[in-house]
Amino acid sequence: MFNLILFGPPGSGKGTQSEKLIEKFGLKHLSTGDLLRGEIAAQTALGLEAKKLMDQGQLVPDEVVVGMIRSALENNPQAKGFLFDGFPRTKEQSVALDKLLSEKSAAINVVLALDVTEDELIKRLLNRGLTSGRTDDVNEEIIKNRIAEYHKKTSAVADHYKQFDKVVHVKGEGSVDDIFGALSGEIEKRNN
Ligand SMILES: Nc1ncnc2c1ncn2[C@@H]1O[C@H](COP(=O)(O)OP(=O)(O)O)[C@@H](O)[C@H]1O
Ligand SMILES: [Mg+2]
Repeated sequence: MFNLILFGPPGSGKGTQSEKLIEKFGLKHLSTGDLLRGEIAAQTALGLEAKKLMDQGQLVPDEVVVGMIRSALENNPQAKGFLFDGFPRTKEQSVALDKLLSEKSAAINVVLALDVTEDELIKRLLNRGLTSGRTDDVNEEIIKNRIAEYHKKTSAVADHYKQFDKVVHVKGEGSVDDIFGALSGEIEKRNN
């Protein structure tokens, strides 16, 4: 199995690049944001709880997202690898993910971190908000909350994987195709 985390702040291009990477490398895309938005659309109890937090730019509790990932791993026993997008978002989620993968005799092979300046993130998210229908994208204050949550809680995920020498930084500004080329090159170095 080859498992990768596509890491970076909100608006760094994880979703955009994930679509291209899963196609090229035959990985299963697991985006906790997409899974949660699916729960909201289906109006489940979990979705209704999650929406309140997401609309404030806050993280959903670790147990909830780890549970969704556990089910997704169980439901895809044949996958040749997973691309995690928007997960893990806390140190605790990282530890839980490593444990779930170790039960499958697997591990995270690489963390690809997209680097984008804060001004560019805000610009992209406000722009995405014009068409995405995402209620967390419309207001600059909520966007700033999300970026602050990222610095406060999610940057610990990179620190966790750095101790295993698994983090590679890639410039997340420039054309979508150039960034895709850089990410693909890093995967090819490790996936053979
Ligand atoms: N290389 C890029 N240059 C400019 N805009 C981009 C680039 N990659 C993605 N975007 C735009 O930025 C926004 C956020 O991208 P997205 O893939 O949804 O990020 P994330 O999943 O990390 O939040 C989207 O509106 C997307 O169209
Ligand atoms: Mg996304």
